[in-house]
Amino acid sequence: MSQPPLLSAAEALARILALAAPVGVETVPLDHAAGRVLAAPVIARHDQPPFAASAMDGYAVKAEDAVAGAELEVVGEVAAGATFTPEMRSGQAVRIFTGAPIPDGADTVLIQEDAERNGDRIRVKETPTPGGHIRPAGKDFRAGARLEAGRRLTANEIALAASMNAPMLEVRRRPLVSLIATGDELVTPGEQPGPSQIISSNNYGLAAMLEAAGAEARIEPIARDDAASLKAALGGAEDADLIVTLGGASVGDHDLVRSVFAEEGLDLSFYRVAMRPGKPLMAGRVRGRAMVGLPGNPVSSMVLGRILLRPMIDAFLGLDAAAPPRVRARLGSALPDNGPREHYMRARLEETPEGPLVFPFPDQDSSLLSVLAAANALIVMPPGAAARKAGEEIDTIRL
Ligand SMILES: Nc1nc2c(c(=O)[nH]1)N[C@H]1C(S)=C(S)[C@@H](COP(=O)(O)OP(=O)(O)OC[C@H]3O[C@@H](n4cnc5c(N)ncnc54)[C@H](O)[C@@H]3O)O[C@H]1N2
Ligand code: MOO
Repeated sequence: MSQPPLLSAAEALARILALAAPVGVETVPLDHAAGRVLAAPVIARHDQPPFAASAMDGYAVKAEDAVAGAELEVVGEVAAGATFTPEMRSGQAVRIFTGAPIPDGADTVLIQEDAERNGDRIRVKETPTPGGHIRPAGKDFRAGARLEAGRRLTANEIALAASMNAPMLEVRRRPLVSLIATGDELVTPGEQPGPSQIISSNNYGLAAMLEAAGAEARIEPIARDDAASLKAALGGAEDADLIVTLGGASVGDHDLVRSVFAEEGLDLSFYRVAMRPGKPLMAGRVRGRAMVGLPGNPVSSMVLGRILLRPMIDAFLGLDAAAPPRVRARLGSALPDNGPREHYMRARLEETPEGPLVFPFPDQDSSLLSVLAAANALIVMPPGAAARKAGEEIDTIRL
């Protein structure tokens, strides 16, 4: 039976992103907002600082008075959080501390290292720069300043939002991803596998990857290789924004995901991509939800997660979604020519004074999680590429 030509990785990504619409918004307190995607701008309600403030410990003075050798009378004191109300007059100084408001009449802060204190008088040892050591009102930001929506909030931005007096932030809800591992051979970590069974791994790896990308991942009970079990799993996943199946995607008699989901109304966007690993990938919509069917080989599903699902989470979060960036690196060892699929090869990338140097692992079997765990990069061999010699440059993706 003839098969349609395989979709390119770039086209598969475009089709997958088209399945993801931005999720709704929720309000969270500042201390739960790190890493969340801001969905409405934060707008400052006040100037910061709200008043001209001293940047140093010393004396508030008038610049015209404060020349080296002059003596001034200390008429009061103002600390951070306090106010000195009377207007300061010529010949006077006010003891001031960092963060305190500058008294009316003062225009300069003389740092205490440049003053000699004798009772209620000071002598100016060093003429200060006029206007020095004062932070004018609004120096940091003005009322109305904005932290714009559409960004993953960093620690620095959380501090800025707090300073803008926003105790609660509107953020995108975390897209809920339901992960359904399929296969009679699978047991959950911690269980005792039977003689022909293995431990289910890639659902855990993907949950970790997608949570780090901002999703909420839910690991569903393992579905068995029968229609009833797969249908029950689909029923349990219907509240998710994205349903991901793992395994059962290929051509074997027990690879039932496509046919069973088709019976459940799957509107298939594509099946099979020119990627290695990852050829038997499918995606579409089922019961109003986005669905991605990943191949079962653990490395295949983790690589597809990195290349396709992480950008998809960005799209659910309303962010610009793009393929992972590629970095050129020199090959540390030769590579054979490539077949018709874009090959994502597990590799070790080292920084050297001559630039990044990348070493492909000798065994690229898509079942080898020990190799994937040791890798910190993927080499991307284009479809049909000729063999490469050590020292030639090639695209890599950092893991
Ligand atoms: N005749 C052909 N056979 C296969 C083809 C093909 O084109 N023609 N494609 C191969 C490729 S490429 C891949 S990738 C796999 C994908 O197959 P499935 O998606 O149907 O995956 P399974 O058969 O269910 O599993 C494959 C492999 O991975 C193990 N597995 C599955 N799920 C998990 C899990 N959650 N944790 C750990 N390991 C898992 C499973 O035991 C199998 O060993 O098909 C090739 N075959
Ligand atoms: O595509 Mo399979 O993922 O090569 O092992």
